[in-house]
Amino acid sequence: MSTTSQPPSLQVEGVGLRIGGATILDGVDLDVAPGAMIGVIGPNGAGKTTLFNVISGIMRPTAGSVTLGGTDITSMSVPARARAGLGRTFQTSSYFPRLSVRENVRIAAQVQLGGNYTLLRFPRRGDEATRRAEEALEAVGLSHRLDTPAGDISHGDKRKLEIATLMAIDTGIALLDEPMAGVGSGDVDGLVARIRELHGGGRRTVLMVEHHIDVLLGLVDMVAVMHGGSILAYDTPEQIMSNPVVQSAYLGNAA
Ligand SMILES: Nc1ncnc2c1ncn2[C@@H]1O[C@H](COP(=O)(O)OP(=O)(O)OP(=O)(O)O)[C@@H](O)[C@H]1O
Repeated sequence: MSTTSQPPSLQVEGVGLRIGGATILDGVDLDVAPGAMIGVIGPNGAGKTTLFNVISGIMRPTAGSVTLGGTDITSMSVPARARAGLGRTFQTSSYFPRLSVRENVRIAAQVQLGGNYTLLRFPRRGDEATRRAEEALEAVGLSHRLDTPAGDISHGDKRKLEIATLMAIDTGIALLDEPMAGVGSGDVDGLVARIRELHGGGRRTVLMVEHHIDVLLGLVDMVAVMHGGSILAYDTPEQIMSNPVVQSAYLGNAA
């Protein structure tokens, strides 16, 4: 599967977030090259999901800026960021449980293609949104579940469904928040393959929060380690593994 344009770079510069007197993010800098795959790790409460919320526009930072593909998106709305090619998944699976697997992906594609959330009961075969949905679902190995209600598929398949949704829309940059959370060990290899497929060897820029450190280190180009709302280290997996500060702050007592 391919995107229609080059993947964007992402620059997070001096991002801070204070809520009710508490500092949630503090001076976060992150420079992500176009087409890179980046892992974000850190202990519970380090600020990983909050950083994704700031990048995807769900939360507005109280300091600093976010630049996507050279455009300052700090004040851009969530829908505008989605139209700019920013897609994300959440820690908890998000889908319409009573719609079929195909319909879930098709609706996302349809909305991004300029349509609305109306779902005709018998969609015309071969329309663009359906074509994209079926192609993406084939890429993640869910062709045999097209007509199954999304609420009835396994947890691992729901994660694949989310990845298919990002593939079916023109996502230039994808944020995956714990894509392997709650997934059985038997499903991990399959999900890793799907994430590689989404990344497409650099056709998309991918950022991923993940607590499965061993799996993540084998996937990504660079790792950002967060601690107490700041970036403690940002380096290659090899350097991160041998960084004594990271070891003592996080890896030594990782879950
Ligand atoms: N809206 C909010 N209001 C107040 N505090 C918040 C808010 N959102 C997050 N926090 C706090 O900010 C800190 C960072 O939370 P965040 O969810 O970003 O951490 P995380 O690194 O993603 O953790 P986990 O690995 O457990 O998902 C936590 O202490 C959390 O309680």
